[in-house]
Amino acid sequence: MASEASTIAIAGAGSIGCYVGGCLALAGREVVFLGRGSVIEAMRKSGLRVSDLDGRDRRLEAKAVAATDDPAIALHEAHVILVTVKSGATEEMAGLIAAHGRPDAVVVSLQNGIDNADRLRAALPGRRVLTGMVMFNVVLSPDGEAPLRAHRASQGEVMIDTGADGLVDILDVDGLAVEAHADMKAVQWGKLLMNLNNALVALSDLPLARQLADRSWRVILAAEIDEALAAMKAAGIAPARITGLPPALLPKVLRLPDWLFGLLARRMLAIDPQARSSMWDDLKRGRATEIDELQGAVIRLARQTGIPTPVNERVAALIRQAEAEKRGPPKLMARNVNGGP
Ligand SMILES: NC(=O)C1=CN([C@@H]2O[C@H](COP(=O)(O)OP(=O)(O)OC[C@H]3O[C@@H](n4cnc5c(N)ncnc54)[C@H](OP(=O)(O)O)[C@@H]3O)[C@@H](O)[C@H]2O)C=CC1
Ligand SMILES: CC(C)(CO)C(=O)C(=O)O
Repeated sequence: MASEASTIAIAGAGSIGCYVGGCLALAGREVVFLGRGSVIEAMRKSGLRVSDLDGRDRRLEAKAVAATDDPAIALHEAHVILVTVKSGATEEMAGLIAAHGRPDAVVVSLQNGIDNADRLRAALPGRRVLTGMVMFNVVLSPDGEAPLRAHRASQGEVMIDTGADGLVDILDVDGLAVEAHADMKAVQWGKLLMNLNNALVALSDLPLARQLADRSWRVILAAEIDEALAAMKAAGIAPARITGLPPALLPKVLRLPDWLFGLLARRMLAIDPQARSSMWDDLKRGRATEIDELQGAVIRLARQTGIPTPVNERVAALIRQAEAEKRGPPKLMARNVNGGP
């Protein structure tokens, strides 16, 4: 059973890992960050700043941060391992956990997409792997800002599977609201609907608040969600309510005129002006995106049930093109995504 004395490893210290681990360390939990390159160097040199749009702005001095790029050091004593790598690195991280982690450690995936926890489970037979989901956006400061800053740029909680004794209590700390949920598959599908916007933010290069305030982008998101909901319905999947609105109402609300959307979607628009999306980060840094786990999951599900997904396919193709070109977010207009010049 996890307790306040448990050691928590952050397996992949990037945006989510630094924010979640930072809040936990500030609350007095024993935290070890496993990461790479400039992130680990920055934390070792100047510690970590953890802030949020509610006005918290806190600092962990370098001596209070245990940060390493050595998986043996990070994982061997951990009772709880929070997996915060992008989906493309899930199997690699599972291999490190298998090699260096305690067999009785509880492993929690805090990743977007539908199948990361299942993939961890498959690669870690006999170990306890739970599904988690992060509902908020985190902006990690650009290379060179000292101290490194992880800023929670929107509202929301972390949800994890019910039934993990004591885990919610040790993870639910100031700045990090954690709740148990009995049906994490439904949560994953519900969150996926929101994550279909990650690609649109990445293609537009607009901050999330500005992109969502523009109906020409919202109607594309609404069309992606229509396709996803049709595929889920045909497959018998009922996505959980994530945004405060029932999933079936989302496309209708997104298609409202800007002034009415602004009034009705106040919670959705309570976003720091810096917030974008994790896929925008990937294009910006020239890394592989999670397009196969997001739009790709919708397209695969739809194919099983004969539902057409032209909008998700077009968006996925544009992201793959931007990934291959490695010139960062392509700054498209909504009409370009719709097939116009
Ligand atoms: N960012 C956000 O606001 C949100 C993200 N999410 C989800 O959370 C998950 C994590 O996203 P995010 O925090 O943005 O991802 P990041 O890319 O910012 O962080 C992951 C970090 O893990 C590091 N890493 C990868 N493999 C290893 C390894 N073998 N050993 C050590 N370090 C490693 C990466 O290093 P390197 O860069 O060198 O590969 C990177 O720094 C994703 O599934 C994402 O979709 C969910 C909600 C919001
Ligand atoms: C919070 C949200 C939906 C958008 O920032 C996200 O999950 C992401 O960026 O991956």
